[in-house]
Amino acid sequence: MSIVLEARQVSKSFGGFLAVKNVDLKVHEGSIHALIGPNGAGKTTLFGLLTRFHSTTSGSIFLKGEDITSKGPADVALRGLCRSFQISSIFPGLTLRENVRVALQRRHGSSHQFWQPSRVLRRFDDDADRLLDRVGLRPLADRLCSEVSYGRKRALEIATTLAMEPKVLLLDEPIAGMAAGDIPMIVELIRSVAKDRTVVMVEHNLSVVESLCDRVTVLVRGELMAEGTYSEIRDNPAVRQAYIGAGYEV
Ligand SMILES: Nc1ncnc2c1ncn2[C@@H]1O[C@H](COP(=O)(O)OP(=O)(O)OP(=O)(O)O)[C@@H](O)[C@H]1O
Repeated sequence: MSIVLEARQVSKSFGGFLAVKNVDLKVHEGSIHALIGPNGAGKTTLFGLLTRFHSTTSGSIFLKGEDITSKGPADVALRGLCRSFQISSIFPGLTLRENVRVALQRRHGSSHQFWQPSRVLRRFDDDADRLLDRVGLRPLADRLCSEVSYGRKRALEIATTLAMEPKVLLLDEPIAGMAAGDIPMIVELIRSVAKDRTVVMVEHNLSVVESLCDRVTVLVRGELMAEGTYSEIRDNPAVRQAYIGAGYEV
């Protein structure tokens, strides 16, 4: 299996504090790869480095073999590496369809053209409906985003990210804060969108990681502690100790 995304010895320092230290990461094409670790381990920072929202202090990032270390987030998104935009970038006063339409306009470089006649904007509606269908939200297309459940907002967030046509999709804690009843819906959605792309996810819920992920990378205090299948990771004494030491049940 080929490597689609790779970090080589990446580090990130915030004002002298090393949040990520010399981390190596290889993500196989077509896999679902989890980044796990106790709070403050550097998972979100590593995500920011991979997607170029953070500059690296040292080390290199490669996407499909191309060095993207000096590229910006918009550039790598156009190359197919996209992170979910989080609910904060969803517009509560717009309908679900309009939210996806804005994301499609962003993809096509016309999101700032608010002055366009609505009939021109509507050309995106068919694509928006297809994406809503993909995440099970098509029946709610005309509902205001503010009116739907948190779980559905997270599904919408995935739809708006799919609008960027990612080949590698990075999801930051996709089930965080979600009601238990909504979790199976998002788990199935991630499994489904991963059929034709690579997914990298930061996730605290280890049973979700176990059921979804082919590979797991464990970060502890900014450093790579272990990498392997979920069962290899689960049985690794150093990983268990790091989690127990941080107050987790394993
Ligand atoms: N912009 C920043 N400025 C200063 N320190 C930061 C910044 N971002 C993160 N850190 C620090 O870097 C360390 C790693 O943070 P990060 O958010 O990457 O961890 P995490 O593994 O994602 O944690 P969590 O699971 O709690 O979200 C933490 O000690 C955090 O306080």
